[in-house]
This record gives sequence, C-alpha cells and structure tokens, in this order.
Amino acid sequence: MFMDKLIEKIMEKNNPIVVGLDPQTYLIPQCIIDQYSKEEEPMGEIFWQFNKAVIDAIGQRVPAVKLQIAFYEQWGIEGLKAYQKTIRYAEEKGLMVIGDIKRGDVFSTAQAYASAHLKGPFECHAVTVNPFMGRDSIEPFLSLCKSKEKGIFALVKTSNPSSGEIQNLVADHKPIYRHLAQRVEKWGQDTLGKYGYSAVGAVVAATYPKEAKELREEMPNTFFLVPGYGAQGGRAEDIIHSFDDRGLGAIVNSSRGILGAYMQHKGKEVTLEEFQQSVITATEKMKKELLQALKENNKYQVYTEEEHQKI
Ligand SMILES: O=c1ccn([C@@H]2O[C@H](COP(=O)(O)O)[C@@H](O)[C@H]2O)c(=O)[nH]1
Repeated sequence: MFMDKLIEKIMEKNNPIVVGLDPQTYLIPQCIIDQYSKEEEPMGEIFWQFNKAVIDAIGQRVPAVKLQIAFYEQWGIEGLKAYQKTIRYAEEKGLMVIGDIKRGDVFSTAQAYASAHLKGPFECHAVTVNPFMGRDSIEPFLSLCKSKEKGIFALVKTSNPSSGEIQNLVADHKPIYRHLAQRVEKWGQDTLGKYGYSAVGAVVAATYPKEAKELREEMPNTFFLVPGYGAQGGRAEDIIHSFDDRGLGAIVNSSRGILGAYMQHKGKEVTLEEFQQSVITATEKMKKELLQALKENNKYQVYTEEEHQKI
C-alpha cells in the first residue's frame, strides 16, 4: 500500500521532506551545463545529470522525490526522456517517486493518463491529480491505487496567491476546499492502511496554515503533500497543523529552496561537489526546522531518540 510505504520511508529516514526535482535552467550549475552542452540532446542530458547529482547527494537522507513534469515537457521528447530516466534512477536508489502531473479529465482520457503515469512509460509510485471534474475523472487513478498499490494526491488547497479565487468560494455554507476535502476523504475510505491513512492523499499548501488546520480535522485519514515551503514563503510553524499527533500525516516539498540554495553563496560557478554539498546542507537545514517545530508542538513520537538529541 503506497501510503504505508511512504510513511515507513519517512520513519526510516527520520525525515518528512520530499525534494522537488524541478530542473529550471537558471538553477543548473555552470559546470553541468559546460560538461554536457555538446551532447546530441543537450537539455535532456543536462537535466538528467543535474537530477542524478541531486539524487546521489540526498538519496540516503530523504524518503521521496517529486518531479514537476512541466519542467520536462517544455523541452519536448528530450525533456520527457530525462523525466523517465530520473524516475527509474530514483526508484533504484530506494526513493518513493511522486509525479506532479495534476491530471484529471473525462473517464476515457483519465484512463489514458492513469495508465501512462501509474503503470506505463512514466510509472511513478504516486501522482498528483486535479479533482475539479469530479469522481469519474479520478476513478481510473483510484483503480490503480487498489490494483497496483499506487497513490494519488488530489489538489484541495493549493499554494498560489490566487488559490482562494475558486477554492475559498462559499457554497452550501462552506468553502469549496472543504467540499473537495470531504470528497477526497471519502474516495480513500476503502484503501486505509495500517497507519490510518488511505491511498488518496491531498495537496494542502504551507502558505495557508489556517486552512491546513481546518483540513487536517476534516480529513483524518488523508495524507497531505505540502508544497509552498521556502521559496513561496511557507515556514516551519505553518506546516505543523498538517501533521497528526504522532508526527505523521504530511510530507513537505521544497524544490527551489533546496536546488538553488548554492546560488546565494557562489552564483552559478560551483564545482559539482560544492553543488551537491549545498543540496545536502539545505535539506538538513529544512529537516531541522521541521522537526524542531514538530517537537515544540509535541508531534514528534515517530522520530527516533537520536533525532531528538540533534535538535
Ligand atoms: O499548490 C501547489 C501544488 C504544487 N506545487 C508544485 O510544488 C513545487 C513547489 O516548488 P518550490 O520551488 O518549492 O516553490 C512546484 O513543482 C510546483 O509546481 C505548488 O507549488 N503548489
């Protein structure tokens, strides 16, 4: 069951962080660009080498990576080959892999999306889905959650500044995000795992802590994927409500905050080793911030004594 495996990886690594592999060109160190720009498919190779460097640096330290497919799609076939190669490599390294694809469509089209991303060429352990079109648009993904032990994270409260334009509109005396939450919680009810979380998770952003608190109460069996930390302004104190009293219930994403941390000190001119060290340092810093906030709020049960000592 996907959510059980994710939770066990989080406990094994003592770390509720998912690193976003979003290879925006401005984030790529010059040394990688220089070395691979003469290849036949330079952007594909540059993205792949960039991701490999990140995975080699943090693969032992974090439970999961999330790939935002848009950054690969914009480079066409080359980009998608790098996407595919990165998924396989991350899996080989024992990481849980989330494809951030935000799909959802009429049933027959959703079947094709689910097939491509949960069992076909771009198979991941879990993907993000857009529930705007209702249950039948998600059904093909749900079936693969059951038959292939996959997971999904449905958009419920997103991190962007305009997310309230639709998600906070009130219908039947409550905001749309709460209507979405009730449905998402229900869609997962027949896939509950041993930690009490279903295969159907929700995207609940770090940038809206008040809503996250409401949503944790509304969705006791729904695991949260939390974007918006760091680069979008989300802080450690903003994510604590997304976790349950054991310190489970959420995994927090950071992409630019980790991949681009090196630029604050050295600009693009770093060695590969310096880049990898900066990825490790940024990940460890974020982990410390998160675990400290969880500890201060007595939501620390699942993390080991050794981690307690470090904080
Ligand atoms: O509400 C959402 C849903 C998804 N995202 C994605 O998460 C990462 C965030 O990247 P940062 O660089 O850490 O800001 C990115 O892939 C988004 O597409 C989100 O930000 N908000």
